[in-house]
Amino acid sequence: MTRSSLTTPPPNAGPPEAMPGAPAPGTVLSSHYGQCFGCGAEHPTGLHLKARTPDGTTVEAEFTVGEAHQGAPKLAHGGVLATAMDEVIGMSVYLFRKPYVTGRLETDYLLPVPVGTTLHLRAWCNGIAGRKAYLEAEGRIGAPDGPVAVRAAALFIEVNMEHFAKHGDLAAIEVEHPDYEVNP
Ligand SMILES: CCCCCCCC/C=C\CCCCCCCC(=O)SCCNC(=O)CCNC(=O)[C@H](O)C(C)(C)COP(=O)(O)OP(=O)(O)OC[C@H]1O[C@@H](n2cnc3c(N)ncnc32)[C@H](O)[C@@H]1OP(=O)(O)O
Repeated sequence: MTRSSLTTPPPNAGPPEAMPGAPAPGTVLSSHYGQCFGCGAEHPTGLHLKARTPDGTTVEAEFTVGEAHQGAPKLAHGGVLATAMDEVIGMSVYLFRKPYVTGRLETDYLLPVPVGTTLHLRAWCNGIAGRKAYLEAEGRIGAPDGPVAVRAAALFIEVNMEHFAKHGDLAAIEVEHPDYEVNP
């Protein structure tokens, strides 16, 4: 992965702490928001990613490129692929049971991805330093060990629930996340 210093863990970064209530290995992860473009089941034209964690620390999901995802004729749009990477990385920080948002997302496009292709996505954390989480993801064509079409490195920043209250719609979050407190 070609990455900048901004998405490279610094020497003082450590592994993520195991959080009480974090999903057990093998758990299928629920969508964080029904209207999310990446994972929401209620979104009419979203990517509808369904992720699982095989080991409690990494996340896997599949994304089949459809007609709605084209850039060039019959080829996936790069921005849609970046969205899939952003989402699967977001699902991997969801394992920490803390709210995070994307600060920076870097993407390498290695192969064109034709419509009809199923990308096997995987995301993991390379380290945490304070509020910063350093994460990585890859998308492989056709199989979990298929050729890598997309790689991404990301810096996610931990926020508190006030972030969503101040800038978004807290009531909508509370409906789906009665477990998250705005002022824990
Ligand atoms: C929605 C429902 C939620 C339900 C909640 C349930 C829990 C859910 C849990 C998990 C959900 C996962 C969902 C995944 C969905 C996919 C992910 C997305 O699409 S997220 C949307 C796109 N992203 C944004 O909209 C961020 C917009 N930006 C901001 O709001 C701010 O800039 C923010 C919060 C990122 C930072 O602002 P500051 O004021 O809090 O903090 P400062 O001091 O600026 O930054 C902290 C440190 O981070 C560095 N930093 C910040 N942004 C950086 C950047 N772009 N590049 C490099 N460093 C950056 C800074 O340099 C600073 O570092 P130094 O502490 O000084 O060392």
